[in-house]
Amino acid sequence: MQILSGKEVAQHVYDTLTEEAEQFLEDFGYVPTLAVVLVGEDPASQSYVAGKKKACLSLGFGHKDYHLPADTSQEQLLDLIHQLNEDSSVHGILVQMPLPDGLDPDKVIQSISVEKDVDGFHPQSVGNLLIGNPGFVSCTPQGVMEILDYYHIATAGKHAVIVGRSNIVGKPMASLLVQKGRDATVTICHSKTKDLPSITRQADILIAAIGKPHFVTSDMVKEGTVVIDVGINRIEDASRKRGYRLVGDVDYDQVAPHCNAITPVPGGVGVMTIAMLMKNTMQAARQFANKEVK
Ligand SMILES: Nc1nc2c(c(=O)[nH]1)N[C@@H](CN(C=O)c1ccc(C(=O)N[C@@H](CCC(=O)O)C(=O)O)cc1)CN2
Repeated sequence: MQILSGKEVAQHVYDTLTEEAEQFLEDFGYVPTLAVVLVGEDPASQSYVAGKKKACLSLGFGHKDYHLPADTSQEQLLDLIHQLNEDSSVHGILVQMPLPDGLDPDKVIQSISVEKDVDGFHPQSVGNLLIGNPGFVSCTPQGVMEILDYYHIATAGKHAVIVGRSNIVGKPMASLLVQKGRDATVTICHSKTKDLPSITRQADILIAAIGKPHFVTSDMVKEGTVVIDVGINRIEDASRKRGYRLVGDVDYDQVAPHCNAITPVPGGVGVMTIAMLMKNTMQAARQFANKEVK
């Protein structure tokens, strides 16, 4: 059984991006710059936003931080995004999710300029992915593809079963896997799927993205399958300094012995999310620079 280390793949991505960022600065005289907007005080969001800043600094990218109070109005948030859309020194914009109650995530996402939508959440980016046009792809599913590529796990002709139909992971994951060149046969399962284990047991590649700790158990996988665990669940653990530990949607100890390959949690898909965000920011800066040159 092979452990698919997101940490190792992310490091490879960062090494490549470091060189690309140096070259970009030499070519254009400025650095790719990301604006990160956080609304409210959610501790997990604060830690993800801190991770994004750290990644920008380590790559030599520019970084602009906007931390707004939880009672920020929709109008105030949209005003800030509008300013960032107009700011030519900003190449990528992201608003950390989830937003506090009272703010409409769909309206917020739609207000981000498609050229700066490094999260790949904008409906136009999602549409581009669906029809196979170039555009930004949501970071977590893109990270899964990067892991599969790095470990030379072929998808063509394989049955990929995705458990979870979120707009951020499940649906874009299906679009990526079914694309020409990837050529997987894809099944998406969800809370209303009947006899889920009978379907997950057909998977050559099983992707768990439900957000329920230890949901996938050994009776749900066939021998020799590849398991990709997208879940990052905090469960209470008084023995840990921070009072919790992270577990995936897969019961790793039960399932791993039956797999050909599996991603761990932590250190698997999660760490790819920020690496892919940096890759998208590099791409956004490049597109901006190429437009300027024309
Ligand atoms: N605007 C966005 N909001 C959210 C996204 C997103 O892609 N864009 N994804 C998630 C959170 N997320 C990034 O924002 C994220 C999740 C997980 C990790 C990560 O590095 N996980 C590590 C563990 C980190 C820890 O110790 O807590 C791992 O899995 O090993 C980074 C970023 C929701 N919101």
